[in-house]
Amino acid sequence: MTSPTAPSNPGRDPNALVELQHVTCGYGERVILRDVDLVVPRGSVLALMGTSGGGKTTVLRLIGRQLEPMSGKVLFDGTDLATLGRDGLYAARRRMGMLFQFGALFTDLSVFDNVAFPLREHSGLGEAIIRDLVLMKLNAVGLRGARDLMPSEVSGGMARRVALARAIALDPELMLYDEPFAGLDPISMGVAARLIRELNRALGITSIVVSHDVDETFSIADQVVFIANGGVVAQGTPAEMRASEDPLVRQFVDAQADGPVRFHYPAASANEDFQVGSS
Ligand SMILES: Nc1ncnc2c1ncn2[C@@H]1O[C@H](COP(=O)(O)OP(=O)(O)OP(=O)(O)O)[C@@H](O)[C@H]1O
Repeated sequence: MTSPTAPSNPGRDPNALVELQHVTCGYGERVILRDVDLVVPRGSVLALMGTSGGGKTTVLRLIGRQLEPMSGKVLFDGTDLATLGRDGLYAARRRMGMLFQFGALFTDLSVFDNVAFPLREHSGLGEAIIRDLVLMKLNAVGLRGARDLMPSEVSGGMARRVALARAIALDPELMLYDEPFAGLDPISMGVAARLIRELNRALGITSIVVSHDVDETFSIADQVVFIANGGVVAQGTPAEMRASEDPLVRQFVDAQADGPVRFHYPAASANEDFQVGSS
């Protein structure tokens, strides 16, 4: 069956759950991304990496329509998000789960009640079904046994997994992760990475992961997209990125402090600032 919006979006990729077409966007007058094209295939894990401040989180905001493009289109399942009214947008957002940096839990609610929260707010289901769903989600992240703990009683890694269980409570088709590994120890990082990959497969979802952690992210991504200088500068599988000779990709993959991306924030020349050579 053809989507009713398909005719207005010629050239859309039927295999894409999310697609950016010639998107230019920014904040106020300031353009952050210029004429960006991006395809997120259904069922894949796509990593957004690149320079700090390059616009990775901005891409997530476009997909949730927390930010509108200045020009171009953001398609979700073939529908241009800009064409949706309030109810349509709300329905589209219901199909997306978001796990933002440090995905804060409600500190006065138990682990169980944190995961139950979106179900109680949005699903209209009875408590008996909600209980089963919450336990299933907690089971998926390995924390069924921690249901009665309070957030203050769980470790940082466990808290991140509870937040993940909460993010998948309403069975999203798309998961957006912003720095899911930030602040975790290496073991918890590995656990979180495997969980993202495993949930993607088991739940049949599509995931977009914004991250700086090359090893963890490369271990789970199907495609890596590097964003810098206002656009996509490189794209490919993790293996292709590791083999890339592009200096920008190399700087990032090898974690070099300096390279095409400058260590120093633009400044007057050191000679000028330190008045070297002036009498
Ligand atoms: N609400 C906002 N208003 C104005 N400027 C913003 C806003 N949010 C982000 N920016 C600017 O837009 C640029 C891109 O920000 P964004 O958060 O998308 O970058 P990022 O690639 O996710 O960076 P990081 O890896 O450091 O989190 C940055 O220069 C940032 O200062």
